[in-house]
Amino acid sequence: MLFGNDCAPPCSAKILGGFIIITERTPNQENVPFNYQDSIFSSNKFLDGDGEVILTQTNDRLSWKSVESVLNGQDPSSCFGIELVSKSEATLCYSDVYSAEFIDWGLVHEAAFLGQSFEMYRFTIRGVQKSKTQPSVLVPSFYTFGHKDSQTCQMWVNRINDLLNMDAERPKNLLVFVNPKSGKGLGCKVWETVALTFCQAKVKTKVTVTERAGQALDIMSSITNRELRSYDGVVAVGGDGFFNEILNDESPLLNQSTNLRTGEDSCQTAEDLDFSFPNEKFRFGLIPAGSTDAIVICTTGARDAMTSALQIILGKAVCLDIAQVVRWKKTSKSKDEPSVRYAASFAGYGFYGDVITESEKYRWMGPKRYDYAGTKVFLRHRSYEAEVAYVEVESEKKNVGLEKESSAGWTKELWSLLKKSERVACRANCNICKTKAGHTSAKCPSLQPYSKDSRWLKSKGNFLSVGAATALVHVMCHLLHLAKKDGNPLDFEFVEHHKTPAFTFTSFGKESIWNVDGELFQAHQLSAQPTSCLEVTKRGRRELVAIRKLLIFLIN
Ligand SMILES: Nc1ncnc2c1ncn2[C@@H]1O[C@H](COP(=O)(O)OP(=O)(O)OP(=O)(O)O)[C@@H](O)[C@H]1O
Repeated sequence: MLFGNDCAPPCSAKILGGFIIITERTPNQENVPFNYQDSIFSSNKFLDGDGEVILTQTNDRLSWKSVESVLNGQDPSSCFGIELVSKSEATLCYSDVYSAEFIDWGLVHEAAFLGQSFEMYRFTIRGVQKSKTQPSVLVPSFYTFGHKDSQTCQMWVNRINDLLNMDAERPKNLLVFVNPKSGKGLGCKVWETVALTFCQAKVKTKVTVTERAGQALDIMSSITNRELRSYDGVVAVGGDGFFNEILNDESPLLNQSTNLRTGEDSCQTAEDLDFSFPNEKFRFGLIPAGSTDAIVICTTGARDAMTSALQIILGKAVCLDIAQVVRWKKTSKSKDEPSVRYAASFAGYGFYGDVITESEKYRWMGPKRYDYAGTKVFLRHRSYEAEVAYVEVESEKKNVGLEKESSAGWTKELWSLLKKSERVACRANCNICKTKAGHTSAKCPSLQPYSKDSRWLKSKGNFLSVGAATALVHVMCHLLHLAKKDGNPLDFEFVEHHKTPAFTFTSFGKESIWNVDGELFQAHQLSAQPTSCLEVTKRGRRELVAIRKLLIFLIN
C-alpha cells in the first residue's frame, strides 16, 4: 500500500509493512554541499514497506528507486509481466509535498508482509495525491524513510522543509472561522477532520468558532490592518452564506469611492496607514461544511473538506468569479445610499428570494430545509412583477422583441459609480487590461468592458424568478431541478437567458428579497456586474479577476 488517508501524528503513524534502511552505499554523496538550484542529492534509505531505496532530491522533486532494481537493472513495477503495486519507485514534486518530519528511532519493515524489520532513525514525508476514483479529490499520502544515522534523517527533513518554506505562495498563518451551525450542524467536526493536516504542515491557525450569525463579519470588520497583515488569508469552514459573510466584510467599491458616503475615509487611522495593504498573498479559503456548497463545487470540483484543506495548505489558488451587486433601493419608498455586496456564485430573485426567506424558518432541518421550503414556495406559484435591463453583447443581438433602452434615469447613477471605479488600480494583468495598448497597470479604464453608449435591452413582466450566476454550472444545477433529467433547462420557452456584462433590476411589486449566495439581501432596485479587475482596497487586494459576463435568466 503506497498512500493512505492516515492522518495520525508521526509518532503513531501506521507503518504498513517494510521500511527503508539507509546504507552507506553512497557515503560521499551525503557530504555534497546542497545547492537548491541545480543539486541532485541522493542517498540510500529504507522505505517502510519496500526495503532499501536510493532517495534523490532535485530542485523540484524527490524520487526514489529500489536499490535492488538499480543493481539488477530490473523494472520493479513488473514481475513476469504482472504489474506490482510498489512504493519502491516514485516521484514526488515539492508542489505536492506539505511536510517532512523526523520521527526518531524505531522499527522499519523491509516488506509489507514478509521480510525483516530493522531499528533505525526515521522521517516521514507527507504529500497529496489524486484520489483513484475521483480525480478532483485530493487525499493525503505519506512515506516513511529510515536511516541508521539520525543526522542524515534530520538533514533530509531540514532540506525538504527549507524548500517548502521558500514557497511564498503557501500560507503560514491563517485566520479561521468555523460556523458550527453550517449544513447539518457539523462545522466543528469538519474542522476537526482537517485541523491536524494544518498542524502537520506547520500552518498556524487562529480559530474562531462563531456563536451567532454576523460574528465573523464583526471580527473581520474590527480587526486592525496591522493584525490582518500578519495573516496570509482567512478561511471559512461552512457554507456559501458564511463565505459570503466574510467576503463582504468590507465593500471595496465604497471604500474606493468614499465620497459616495462621507466624502472622506474616516476609519483610516495612522496605524492603518503604516500597516496598510496590499498584502500580495492574502487569500480567501473555503472548507465546505454547508448545505449546498456551490462555491466549492464550482472551484475545486469536489465537495470535500480535505481537498479544500490540502489546496489551501499547498498555496493553490483559483480565481474566483465574483459579481458585484449594488443595492440602490431597499424598498420602493426608501431613499438609500448605494450598498455593495459580492456574490461568488449566484444572486436570485422571486422564487429564490422566497425560498431563502422560507427556509430560514426551518434551519433546524439542515439541508433538507431547502427541499421543504422550495416545495412550499413552488406550490404558491407566485409571480413577481419586475423590470430587468441588461447590456447587449454581440452574441445576444439575435434576440428580438425586447425593448431597447439607453442608460437613462436611475441607471445614470450606476454609470457615475462605474466611472468612479476607474480610479481603481489594476494590478491583475487581466485580459481586459492586457488588450489595451499601452496600458501599464496604473489605471484600469476598461473595468467595464462596455461603454456609456452601450445598448440596453429591457424585459418587463411577471417572472417566476430572476437570477444571475457567475458560474454556469451553478445555474444549471438550479435549473435542472425544473427540467427533466436529460433536457437542457435553458432551452425552455419560459426561460429567457442572456450573457451580459451588467444588468439592472427594479421590482414593481412589494417584494424585494434577493438571495445572494444563499443569503437574504433586500433590494427593490439593484444592479449587478462581474468584477473583472483586481481591486485594491484600504484593507487589501482582492483577486476579483476572471469573468466578464454574468448569465442572467428570467423564468416567466
Ligand atoms: N454560530 C452561528 N449560529 C447561527 N448562525 C450562524 C452562526 N455562525 C454563522 N452563522 C450564519 O449562518 C448562515 C449560514 O451559514 P452557512 O452558509 O455556513 O450554512 P448553510 O446555509 O447551511 O450552507 P449553504 O450556504 O452552503 O447553503 C450565515 O449567514 C452565517 O452568518
